[in-house]
Amino acid sequence: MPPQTDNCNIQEVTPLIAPSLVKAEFPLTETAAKVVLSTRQAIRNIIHGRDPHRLVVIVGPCSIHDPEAALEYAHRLKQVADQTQEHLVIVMRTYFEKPRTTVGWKGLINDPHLDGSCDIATGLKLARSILLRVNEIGLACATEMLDPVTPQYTADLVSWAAIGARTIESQTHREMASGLSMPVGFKNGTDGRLQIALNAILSASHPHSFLGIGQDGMTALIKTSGNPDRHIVLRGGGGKTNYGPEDVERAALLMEDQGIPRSVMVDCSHDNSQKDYRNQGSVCREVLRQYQAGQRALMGVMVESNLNPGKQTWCEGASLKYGVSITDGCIGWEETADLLQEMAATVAGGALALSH
Ligand SMILES: O=C[C@H](O)[C@H](O)COP(=O)(O)O
Ligand SMILES: C=C(OP(=O)(O)O)C(=O)O
Repeated sequence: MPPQTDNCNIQEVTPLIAPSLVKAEFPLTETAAKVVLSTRQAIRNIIHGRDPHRLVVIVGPCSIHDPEAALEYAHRLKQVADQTQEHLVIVMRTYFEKPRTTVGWKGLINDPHLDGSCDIATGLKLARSILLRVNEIGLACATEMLDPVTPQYTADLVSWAAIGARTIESQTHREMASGLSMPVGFKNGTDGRLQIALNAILSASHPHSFLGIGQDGMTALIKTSGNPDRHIVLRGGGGKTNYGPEDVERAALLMEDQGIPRSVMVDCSHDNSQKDYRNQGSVCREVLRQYQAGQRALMGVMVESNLNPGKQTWCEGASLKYGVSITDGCIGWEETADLLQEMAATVAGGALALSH
């Protein structure tokens, strides 16, 4: 027998429940399917210029760590989404996977008990059950697709997806995006580079063949047809912001070749907020000002928001404050509700100006 040459650094391999079985436990409902399909279509109409009057708003916690707080947030957001639907397509950030700069808690799917036990089987079910409940309220969900296996468990409940700044250059993620069923926003890189996002957007529009898993959990050859519904997300980077008028115009010009008329979303958080959640409101207002001034390449904004403002440090065994982020700092609910109403009023004014 030759000596073992593989799995040298692997402690354990545990088979997981197949996607089809998790779906059988938490099946897609008529209501949820309607929310998903109508929201995806509304976002497509905005991106492709068929709806020139509304903005997409991806808003909600940086990460979900407490299902109860997430559902309370969803109920509150649903009310504002209904009040502002003429002007905004509001989609809740339901982020269950966190890409870390180095190490840290990697999200509710990876570690649902927040204790380092990494019970991913429970995490997948928990994420799906939260997505289902939020959709059942009538509110659409947005998430970052980080692990290429995860969409098989959750994608039928997701209306908008992000490819994040840390994975934008990865072929695996571009292939995955080419097969996703929902519109996808591509972040610029953490160093601020736009070109890698543009390359990703082009790559994801093409068909790809790659390794993945099927609904039965078996490894499979996946062939995709390419995703026509793509846009860029400006999130700043390398310590610099990129939400100013010149930045947005530059991104819009670079996106022209992709044939997508409304192709630019601004992430008001991350480097655009200089990693201080209190700056998100002013970033958002500057983007609204550009929209009001006629910048119609702008299709939406992203805001990190939670029930309560700020963030807290998670460590094993720590007692946590309710409704406060354990990843990036977020604006609190009162500020969020006011900002969303302000956005709706600005967009209403913009639509009026356009029709004269
Ligand atoms: O959006 C969340 C964070 O910015 C991202 O996951 C990176 O976090 P980290 O730099 O704290 O690891
Ligand atoms: C991690 C995120 O963003 P980015 O990829 O831009 O850092 C996020 O939006 O949660």
